[in-house]
Amino acid sequence: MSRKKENKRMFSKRFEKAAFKTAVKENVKTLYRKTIDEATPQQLFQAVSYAVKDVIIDDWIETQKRYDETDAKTVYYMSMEFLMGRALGNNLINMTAYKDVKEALEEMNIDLNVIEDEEPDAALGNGGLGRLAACFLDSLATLNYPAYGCGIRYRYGMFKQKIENGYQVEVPDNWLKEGNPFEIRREEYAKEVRFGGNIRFEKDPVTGKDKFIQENYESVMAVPYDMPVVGYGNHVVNTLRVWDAKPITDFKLDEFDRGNYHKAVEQENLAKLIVDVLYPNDNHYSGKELRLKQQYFFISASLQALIAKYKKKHGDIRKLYEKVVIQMNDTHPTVAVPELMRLLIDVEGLSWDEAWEVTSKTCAYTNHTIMAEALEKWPIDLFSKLLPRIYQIVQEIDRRFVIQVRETYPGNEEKVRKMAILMDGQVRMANMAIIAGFSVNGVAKLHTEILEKQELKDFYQMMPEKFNNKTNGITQRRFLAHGNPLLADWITSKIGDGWITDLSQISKLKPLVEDEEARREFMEIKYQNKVRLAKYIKEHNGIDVDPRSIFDIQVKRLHEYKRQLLNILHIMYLYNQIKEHPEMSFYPRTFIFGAKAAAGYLRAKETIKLINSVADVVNNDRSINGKLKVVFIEDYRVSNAEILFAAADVSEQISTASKEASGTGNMKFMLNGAPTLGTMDGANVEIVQEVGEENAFIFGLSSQEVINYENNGGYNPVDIYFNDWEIKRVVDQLMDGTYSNGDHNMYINLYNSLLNTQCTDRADTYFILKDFRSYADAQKRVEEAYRDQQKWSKMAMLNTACSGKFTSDRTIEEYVRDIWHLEKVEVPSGQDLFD
Ligand SMILES: Cc1ncc(COP(=O)(O)O)c(C=O)c1O
Repeated sequence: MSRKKENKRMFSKRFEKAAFKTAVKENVKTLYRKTIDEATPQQLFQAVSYAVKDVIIDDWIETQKRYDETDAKTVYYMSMEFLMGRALGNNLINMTAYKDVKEALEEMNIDLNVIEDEEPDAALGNGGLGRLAACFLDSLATLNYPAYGCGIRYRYGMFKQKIENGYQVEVPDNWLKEGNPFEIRREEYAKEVRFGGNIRFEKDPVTGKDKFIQENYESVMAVPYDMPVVGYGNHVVNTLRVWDAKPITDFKLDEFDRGNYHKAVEQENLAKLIVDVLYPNDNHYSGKELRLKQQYFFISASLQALIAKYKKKHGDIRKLYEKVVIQMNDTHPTVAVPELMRLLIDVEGLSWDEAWEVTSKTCAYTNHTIMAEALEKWPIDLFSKLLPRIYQIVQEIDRRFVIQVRETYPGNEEKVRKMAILMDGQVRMANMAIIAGFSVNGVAKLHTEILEKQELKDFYQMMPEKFNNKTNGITQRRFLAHGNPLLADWITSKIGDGWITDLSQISKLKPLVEDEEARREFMEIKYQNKVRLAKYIKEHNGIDVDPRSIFDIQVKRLHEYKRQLLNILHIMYLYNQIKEHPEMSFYPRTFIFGAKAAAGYLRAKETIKLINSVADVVNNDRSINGKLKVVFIEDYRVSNAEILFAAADVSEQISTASKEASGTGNMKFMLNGAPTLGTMDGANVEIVQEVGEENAFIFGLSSQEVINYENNGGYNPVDIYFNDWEIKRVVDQLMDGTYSNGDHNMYINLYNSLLNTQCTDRADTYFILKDFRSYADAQKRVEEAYRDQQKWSKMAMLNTACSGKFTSDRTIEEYVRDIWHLEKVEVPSGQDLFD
């Protein structure tokens, strides 16, 4: 870097406190006609955010200018979900201005934490998949890579969860109610997206080329909103582009006839509906037409926009892949494949082969699950009616691929049956993504292995060069620097702040594990974080929890495969033991849950009710002297997740082995010094590899054992039920009224899922009873380890010290090296902070 540039960069770190305070005051005045003292906390949040955005804008402009000048290749990360959480605090961290702003606000009698709490989470996602997309954007910007996130600006994000009488109640998340200070509407980039109708075919009389004309369609305008994605300390600002819909307004309604009027109303309704709400299913395909509309809507708009941008600079669309790479986050955006083909053939005039060359060199696919119920398979009827031209293209992709399969495996129709896109009246989106994409990746070593050896075996055999692994990661900027400031400062005091952009440096903490004073400090910070969480629990749940007890936390979406039921059944078992043997030594435990259930997912909702009912009974039983507490955190989301990870002693990662593709919550707990209590599933395997099995609590069937059982018709839980009276007692307590005020039916679906007295599917498909004893043993080991505080503090610290691999910076560098092939772009400072 030149000396001049370096000076500029250093100078830009100077925070102009006076200028910032003036900006906030001015904003309060112009936005609300108020003084600082009169403004509400929400108004102060807005005023502060606009002041921050002012600075971001200059870097944003400068970044985009640099990208343009350097003509750098860009990744477009296509995702139905971006679980961003709050922006203000994270932006300040990444601008390296958090402490300065906090101090400046304090001088104005404003508490930054209070202001931050005024910001609603941008909850445009369900869970791990959406949060991964958000972490990736943070890493891409921090690592100086040109990138766009492309998604949908849902008017209602993930529903807010209220707990009423122990049951989950879903409340709409009107997150845009007060306005989003960080977004910018880009009307000038609006694109039309068409649905339905029919396709008329004609030959162009001049060129003689085939033309496909869509008629009688409905259409909407897609209007983008851009949100800044601030890199850490490097002045890079990338863009998250989310699409809103508005009706097409060029009807002449003053001279309207009935037909037009109806069409106008229909298009208005379509526009309203299409971006109205995020489907709240995690790892589960819902098959709804509106969902497919959402997918095509944001994909078509994003592709039109990226092609327009590319053409403005380059002209020759045949070389698109040299400057653009499209990463499809799961199958949700895979309609990008035929849509890109359509745009290249029908609009750009390329031949099929030319279009295929471009498409198959531009698109890459990430697989997120092997669970059958999560794989998208659209009924052909629905698909072809909604997207008639796209369906024609899918048919042609399929026809050509099937020929290839038959050539490769003559006479083997089983291969065609397994790999074709169109089969049994369905469009299989994963197959299309694999066939068209140049890269197929799993999200943890074990997951990729299972894909290659089992689920996608046929594809792997035919095209092994496409397959690769990219173990997920998380951003330490949000989940340590912002979420756990005490630990972040302590780490910086010990090893410097290099870890913020190079997490491998966190291994420098390893020698300190032998330093008793360092361990004491580490545990004191954990204690302070537990006090912070205890305060949150008191405020939100009205429950007193003792920060000296073991904080054992399971927070994630509620799903049978994640086995919250195993956790709560084990708590019921512990409670029975404590009641029966009051003299038994038992280290006080606080079990903390947080989980949203998809609105229609009955067993998941029953599990929430069960957790809350057990909490009621246990927390109010004075005879156990507070040895056991159970807490259900309402409305688990990114903002309270940050508080939970920081305060955890034990990280519950107890999915049925083979079911959790990676997990990312597991990494956040590890980073914050919580050993994993888990199965050898997903990225847990790699966590254990990094930290050593002796610093985790591993239990349960292996993925191979689970798969073997599954291939042989499952196992019989009834044997366990009748041979282990303690397990039987716990299962019976689901039905005997202990946790339901005498209602014998409240948990009948859970009971049946375990023993299959009524269900049509197999019993205990998630091996809860099978793994129960092994889990209980592991929990005993946790307790013993915790009693030895010296030993525990070493384990906890080692988890933090060994978490370097799990930064999303590492993941992104691997995507860049193996799939995207991007170049870093340096950006000079656009403006001195608040100067
Ligand atoms: C709010 C939120 N939801 C869901 C997840 C995913 O959690 P898990 O990987 O445990 O399923 C995370 C963490 O990654 C998160 O922060």
